[in-house]
Amino acid sequence: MGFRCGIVGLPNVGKSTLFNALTETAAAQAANYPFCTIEPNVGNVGVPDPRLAKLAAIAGSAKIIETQLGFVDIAGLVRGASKGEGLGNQFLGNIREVDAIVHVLRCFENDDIQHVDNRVDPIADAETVETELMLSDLESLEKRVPNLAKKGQQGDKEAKLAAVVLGRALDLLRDGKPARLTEANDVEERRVLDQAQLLTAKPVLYVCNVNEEDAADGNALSQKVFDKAKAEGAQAVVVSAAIEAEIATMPHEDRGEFLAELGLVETGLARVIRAGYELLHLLTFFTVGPKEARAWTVEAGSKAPQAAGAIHSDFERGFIRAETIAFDDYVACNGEAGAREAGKLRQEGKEYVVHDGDVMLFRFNV
Ligand SMILES: Nc1ncnc2c1ncn2[C@@H]1O[C@H](COP(=O)(O)OP(=O)(O)OP(=O)(O)O)[C@@H](O)[C@H]1O
Ligand SMILES: [Mg+2]
Repeated sequence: MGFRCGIVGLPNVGKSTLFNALTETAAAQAANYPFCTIEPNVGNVGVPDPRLAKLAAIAGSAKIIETQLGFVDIAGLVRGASKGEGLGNQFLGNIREVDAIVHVLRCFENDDIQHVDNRVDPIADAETVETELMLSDLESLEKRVPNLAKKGQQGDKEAKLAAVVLGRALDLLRDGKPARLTEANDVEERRVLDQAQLLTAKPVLYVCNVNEEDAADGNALSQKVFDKAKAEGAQAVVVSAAIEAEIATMPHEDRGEFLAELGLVETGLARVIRAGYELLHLLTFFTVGPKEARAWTVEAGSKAPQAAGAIHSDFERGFIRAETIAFDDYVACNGEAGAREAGKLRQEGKEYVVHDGDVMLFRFNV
């Protein structure tokens, strides 16, 4: 599948530190100077899901396998990036390839860590980055829309529609607004926008990178980011990347106590991963057996054969039906046999739209 979140922001704000914590590695070089990262670092991260342990306990599964979400640690953007400043074109190209943006904002004071603009102001930082993304989209659409319109006049219907829809995005961008606010009246129009690969059409999660002492409750700076996110209908989370990176190197059994000392119930990373998952409109279904309890990812709205295809293309090609039990029913009936007896095991066909938490067994024939 490979859904990917790009970690984006100004230089030296903690992107690689966050990436290392997420991937529990030191794969990305994190250091106290701007433009430490040039080539993107790519890693897959298990999506924590407490339902897996419950399913495994009931079915006596030997192993738990989480579903994966990709993260890409991208180089820092600076003012002028859309004009090629600081290898801007290359970095913007890296952002174009991801499905969603995790925008890291520096919300910590620390005189030892250099800020490219010599000030700590997450709202201004966010605007700097967003402006570059908007300028890049603006420039691209100013070339594309007239070309599409011309083709439309020559009778190309697809181009005609694209010119109309992308024309709306262009108007927004000229107004200083992101393409994500573009209206789509139907599926066709939505597809035009999805395929246009606009940077500012991608969903955004703001990550407020705070000091250790603010990891639990945030601070005045992160509050400003939350207000901004709320106004935009976007999500935000508070994380101390430095602390998370430290936790990620600790043995699992020691982490709970350390988190409790910081006043945290779970790692900030768990929240980042979950929020990233929601951002992409993904949902989870399960396969459960004695060998393993496993979570899988599909896009919301996917039908049963597509879910089968997430496991193996043969399952999709030869799809017959999916024996399906809702997670709550599976737990309430203490497993498959009980669910079957209680009439909670449903035989679902090709048109079944998968629900989050479905426990599925695919019948197929190839
Ligand atoms: N919450 C935090 N508190 C204090 N220091 C932090 C925090 N998060 C990151 N740092 C420090 O900030 C510095 C820059 O971090 P990092 O290399 O992760 O930034 P980056 O955004 O990846 O930078 P670049 O764009 O140059 O690749 C490092 O010295 C790191 O330890
Ligand atoms: Mg970096």
